[in-house]
Amino acid sequence: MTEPVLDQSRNAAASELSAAAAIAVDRATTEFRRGQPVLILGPQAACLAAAAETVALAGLRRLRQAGPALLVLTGRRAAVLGLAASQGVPTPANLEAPNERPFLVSLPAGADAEAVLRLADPTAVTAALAPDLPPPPFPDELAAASIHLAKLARLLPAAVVSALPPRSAEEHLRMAAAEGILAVWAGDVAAYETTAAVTLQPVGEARVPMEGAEDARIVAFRPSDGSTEHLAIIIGQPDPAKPALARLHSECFTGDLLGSLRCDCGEQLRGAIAEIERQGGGILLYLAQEGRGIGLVNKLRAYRLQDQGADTADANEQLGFEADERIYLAAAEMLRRLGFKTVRLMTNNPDKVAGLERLGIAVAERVPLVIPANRFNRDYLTTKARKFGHMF
Ligand SMILES: Nc1nc2c(ncn2[C@@H]2O[C@H](COP(=O)(O)OP(=O)(O)OP(=O)(O)O)[C@@H](O)[C@H]2O)c(=O)[nH]1
Ligand SMILES: [Zn+2]
Repeated sequence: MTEPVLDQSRNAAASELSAAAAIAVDRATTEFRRGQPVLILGPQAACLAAAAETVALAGLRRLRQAGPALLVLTGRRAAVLGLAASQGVPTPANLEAPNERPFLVSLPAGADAEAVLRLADPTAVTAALAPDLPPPPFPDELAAASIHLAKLARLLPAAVVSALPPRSAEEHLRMAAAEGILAVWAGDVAAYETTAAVTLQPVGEARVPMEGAEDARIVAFRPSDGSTEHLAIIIGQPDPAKPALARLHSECFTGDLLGSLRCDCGEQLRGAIAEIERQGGGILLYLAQEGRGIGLVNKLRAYRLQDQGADTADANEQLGFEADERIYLAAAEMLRRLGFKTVRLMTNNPDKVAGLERLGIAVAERVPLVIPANRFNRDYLTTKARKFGHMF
């Protein structure tokens, strides 16, 4: 049987094209995590932006020097707060409709960092501040980029922004450089995930015999942003010329490592490894997309909302996320690099099948992976079937 060969040929061109832009987005993401303002440039306008979750007094003060501060929420979060109707986006009754459009709220002059966080975070203890003023017009592209940066930073999907007076990009960049403020183009933020996926680099490989699957090796792929590596766990010697048995497993710290009973992840992970071994080999991709792509901290927030009665999809939406934020670009790219163009996909999730196929990996067959429910995850599994279309 042929050993899968790493194909690095696509890599060089993609990374050379986008290195500078990707670095700017990486840095802006880190600034968001630190609560620092960032300059976001669009084709016609520019703004200063900071993450709602981390912005502190100094950051808010700097934003307000430029002009009135606005809070950017996702349409979903605005709908949950009952604010959406005025900007023509869905109200809570029709939250099922995907709604990516950013929603702007004027922040009263006295609103401090606490008030900003309360508007962004449904798990905050105190009631949200009622925003009173209609917001001035603000370019959608800049608002969307600010939300996107917050998501990339794995923070709550909300930002504080302030429009800058019309100037040339060079003048904005000079101002930012003089103050040590990082700058990023809105278009680069939008294109970032695609770039990060095609610039994945295989950075390490080793044989790792596992209990029940002794002929196994791990290949680590690092995204160009230097964030957490995705791992390909290759069991046996799958033949790239035939459809390989493959599992896409999204990281779940609580289930995979701690054995949390709130979900089925830990048992699915071990069950998939056992089944791949039983069928004579295949690939398990361990994808760094914790909490269906919202990150561990936001997943813990979602768990709190679920303890108050929301289901797993509603909880994401109350936080301002889509019910599932995952994209499978990195997964498709890793399969391609390992030489697998067709797979037998082990999943119950129709989105994974469709997602991979859209990205050019053929799914010859869906192989079910069903784990019996326990008393803590029964509702979670029922919701997966009812709202995400899981086939159990
Ligand atoms: N946001 C959020 N994420 C959750 C919750 N419970 C589990 N997860 C995450 O959901 C992901 C589970 O992914 P997968 O094992 O790929 O499961 P799946 O999408 O149901 O698809 P299949 O198992 O392939 O059928 C992991 O990233 C978990 O961390 C939850 O209540 N909220
Ligand atoms: Zn889990």
